[in-house]
Amino acid sequence: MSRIPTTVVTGFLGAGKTTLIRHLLENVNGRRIAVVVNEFGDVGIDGEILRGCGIENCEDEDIVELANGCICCTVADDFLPMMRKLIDRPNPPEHILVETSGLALPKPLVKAFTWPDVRTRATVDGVIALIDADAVARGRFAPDEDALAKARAEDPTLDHETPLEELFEEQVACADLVILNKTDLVDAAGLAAAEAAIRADLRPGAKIIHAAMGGVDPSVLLGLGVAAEDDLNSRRSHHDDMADGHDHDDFDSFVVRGDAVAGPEALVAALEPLIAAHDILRLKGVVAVAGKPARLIVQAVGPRIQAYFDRPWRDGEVRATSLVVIGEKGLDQAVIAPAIQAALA
Ligand SMILES: Nc1nc2c(ncn2[C@@H]2O[C@H](COP(=O)(O)OP(=O)(O)OP(=O)(O)O)[C@@H](O)[C@H]2O)c(=O)[nH]1
Repeated sequence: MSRIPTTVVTGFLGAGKTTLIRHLLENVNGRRIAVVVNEFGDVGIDGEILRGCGIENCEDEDIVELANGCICCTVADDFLPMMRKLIDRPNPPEHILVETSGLALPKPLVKAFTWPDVRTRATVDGVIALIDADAVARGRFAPDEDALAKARAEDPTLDHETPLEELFEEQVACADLVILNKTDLVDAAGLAAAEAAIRADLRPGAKIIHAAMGGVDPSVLLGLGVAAEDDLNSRRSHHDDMADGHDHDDFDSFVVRGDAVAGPEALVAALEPLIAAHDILRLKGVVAVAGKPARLIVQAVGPRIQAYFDRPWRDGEVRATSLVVIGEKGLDQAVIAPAIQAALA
């Protein structure tokens, strides 16, 4: 029996994973692809966005959401049973794409493909890491040298990497192919700086390509034929010694809900200073706009906010707003949630 090739798409929060997958689905020319989407946080926005695209040949049942936390920590409980279900379909997919949460470690997922009943029927075609070239060029994942020196002086035994740096390195170090995405937001110097920042973490032989809005030909991404599950040792991880993956206590997330807002511009203008003031890493969600038949998708990655109408509300669908907010531990929900509520009013 041939094994179903599965591509693992990793990358930090907001790097462009869903955008890449959407582009792939639009360009695979009728190939039957199933997408497994995992998100950090209680509300699944990515699955909603993909389903909202209306791509031909992409049925709702082909987008499977895995909630309940980060996929890397719930492999046995969630991911494996779901893979078995997908594989056992009477008409199984020809290819599977797994979009990990932006905070997930890819290696535990790759390891899941060594489980006997999955190993015989699916294989990791390749691990693709999406990188936000703009964020990397601006030093978001680089160590803060001053803080590092201070921490070293205070306690030389401390683990000096921030959770952000660690995740970033781990995602790059597991990849067969790295996509430096968002090239439209950087100049040549920025792109070179981003590339230099990831080189040290790359696995030998891993390739780097450049893209904007995930615009890469599917033939470049699919069919790598790497069988990454057979090559786990070359995928360095900070967490190899831990029995059960890692925990996500370094990050916080909560959801803010509300009714219809007056308009996108006012909402974006109100969110901008909030995001900057509270160092919100990621904010995304579905927004109802008064008098508009379509729902608004709001996306913020660091300081950049995007808002666009994606599809009309369906009959019977509750026209409400829900926004997921993600940041590093200590995110001040008691202050931020009411402030976002006020922006929604
Ligand atoms: N300018 C620019 N924006 C991009 C590009 N790729 C993605 N984006 C935007 O970045 C935001 C996040 O994109 P997503 O595709 O949702 O990112 P993600 O990695 O799936 O996000 P999480 O699932 O939350 O980790 C959206 O507003 C996208 O439109 C790009 O190449 N250039």
